[in-house]
Amino acid sequence: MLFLRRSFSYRDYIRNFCIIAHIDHGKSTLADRFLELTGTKLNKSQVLDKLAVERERGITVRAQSVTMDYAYNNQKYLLNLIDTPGHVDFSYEVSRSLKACQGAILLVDATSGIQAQTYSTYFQAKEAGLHIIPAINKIDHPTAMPEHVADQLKSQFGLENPYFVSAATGKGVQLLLNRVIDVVPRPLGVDDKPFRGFLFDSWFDKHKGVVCLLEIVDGFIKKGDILKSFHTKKEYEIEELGFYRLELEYRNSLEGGQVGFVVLGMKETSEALIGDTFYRVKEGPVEEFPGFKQSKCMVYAGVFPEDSEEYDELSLAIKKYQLEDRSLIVQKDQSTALGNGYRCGFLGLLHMDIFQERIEREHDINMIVTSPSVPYKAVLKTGEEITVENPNELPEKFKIKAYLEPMARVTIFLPSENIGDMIKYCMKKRGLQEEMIILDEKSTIVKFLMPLSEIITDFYSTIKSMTKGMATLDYEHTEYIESPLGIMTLLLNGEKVDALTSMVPREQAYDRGRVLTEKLKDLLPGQLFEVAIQAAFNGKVIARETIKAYRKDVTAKLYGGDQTRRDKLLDKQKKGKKRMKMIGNVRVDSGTFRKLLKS
Ligand SMILES: Nc1nc2c(ncn2[C@@H]2O[C@H](COP(=O)(O)OP(=O)(O)OP(=O)(O)O)[C@@H](O)[C@H]2O)c(=O)[nH]1
Repeated sequence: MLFLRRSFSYRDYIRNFCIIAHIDHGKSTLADRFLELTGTKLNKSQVLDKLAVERERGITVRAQSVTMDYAYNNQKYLLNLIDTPGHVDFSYEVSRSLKACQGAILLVDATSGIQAQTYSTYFQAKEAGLHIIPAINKIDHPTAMPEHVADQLKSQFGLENPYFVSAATGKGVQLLLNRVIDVVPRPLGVDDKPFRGFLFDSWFDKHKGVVCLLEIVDGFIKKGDILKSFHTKKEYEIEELGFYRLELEYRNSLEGGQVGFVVLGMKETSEALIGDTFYRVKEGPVEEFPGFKQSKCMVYAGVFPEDSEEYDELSLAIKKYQLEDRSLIVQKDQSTALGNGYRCGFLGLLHMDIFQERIEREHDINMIVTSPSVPYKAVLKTGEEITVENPNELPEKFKIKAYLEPMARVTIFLPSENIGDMIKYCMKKRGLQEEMIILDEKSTIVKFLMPLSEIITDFYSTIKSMTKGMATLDYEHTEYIESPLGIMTLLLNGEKVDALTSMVPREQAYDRGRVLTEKLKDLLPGQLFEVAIQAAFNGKVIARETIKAYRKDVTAKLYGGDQTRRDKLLDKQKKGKKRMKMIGNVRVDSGTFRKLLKS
């Protein structure tokens, strides 16, 4: 048996590749064409985009890789199209997906040319050592400029002879797939070494639990083998394995170079660490695959039910969601203003939006999500460094020596005519310009090092409107640096509104304090007493607004007569009261927070 395995290697006829592209350049459409061409396609459109949220937004969030058969030059090949998530929130997963490939198709839209994400994914793929095949898509489109984009590819990346394709009509797609076989190297690894597998994706299946996608780098595995995770040290028996061809295709074994699914009886996706190394227990540990990291949450927010009576339902919904989402971090939280809830950690803003939309849609619960914040760090006078996930939990000010904040390297593509305004705006957002690349006479790419907290606000929508929708953005997380931050608190008649505490750079404190107090004055419902709204920075009041006392009698209009209407109105008011919270002696309804946090 061993001799047979040595004399013939499956990996000669396997190609593991991915498509990298800027959002909307046609990655899913091209993948669809490949599925069609190889007879893999089911009767669904864009099957690689799975979540409803993804479909609605037209973006790919989760990697979903697929195995296809393809006959070329009288030889049968096994093609593994490794799909990469298209958003920076999942950049670690992208880097692991790339590690499972030897080649990448760099797909660029012929109507818009190289964009921010084209730029960043190209360098990521190059760094991963992949063979890159340039392809220009949408050549059927009336405004396509394929030659111009070809010039860009040559001048920016030194890539020549791109493939001209239309994923929509199928033109050129077969030639492109043939090229993948011709130039993408066979998978690395050694057949007759002990098994070593690379976990690069997983998902949760209602019936099977966690399904892992593994690349069999060395050796082979079969059903019943006992595997061990390098990083969690947990052992599992292989219950089922096989190829993922949009449906599970069961096999008895997976051979070297193949990519397939493995069901290991894991109960929660958090056990399936992306980038983990697996080996067979009886053969003992193998060398781990380098570059393993635990994915880190870069955005934190409080999550509360709008109606405090829905707390139990919210808890259940979050628990259920967590089974499927390995990256979400959840801790119990309590706020005087918003009651019982949770403090959640997300990979980024998109991840947070997906969470919110799914909970609200699938469980019909209205939530209040507090303003997102990044994980700052505080260096204590003792030298200890702590991560600040919730600014309300910081130690007293006198114990803190300095604050650190996470930075991001931002790549912005934009029309050259907007470059002056863009630089001014990025500097206002505390950005440091690092590089400027002139793409052609019309477009430019600029790179800035910028605090992450500045990007997770309205940064993207502002640069979009500044450039009539032309700018595109990509960023990666980088290091922490020391920063002059402080704590901003909001007070209602002297009582702290904990849901609104935030970390703010000193230079922005006055502006933010003023805006917050003014907004809150507009939004607060009528009060029976005079209310002072104050913003304090590091304990010192820096802005103040006052609401005059006002008495509201909802039934005043209904003189005498109509008892039913009167009852109805009082009933409505009673329900409204349930949603009212008291902060000191001030009535605040949850709608106020919702509006304030949204604005
Ligand atoms: N005219 C034309 N339109 C295309 C072509 N390929 C894709 N499109 C359209 O371009 C839009 C984006 O295509 P997708 O395949 O969803 O783009 P994507 O790159 O997968 O986007 P993400 O999932 O966000 O990464 C869709 O409206 C497609 O119908 C093409 O060859 N020609």
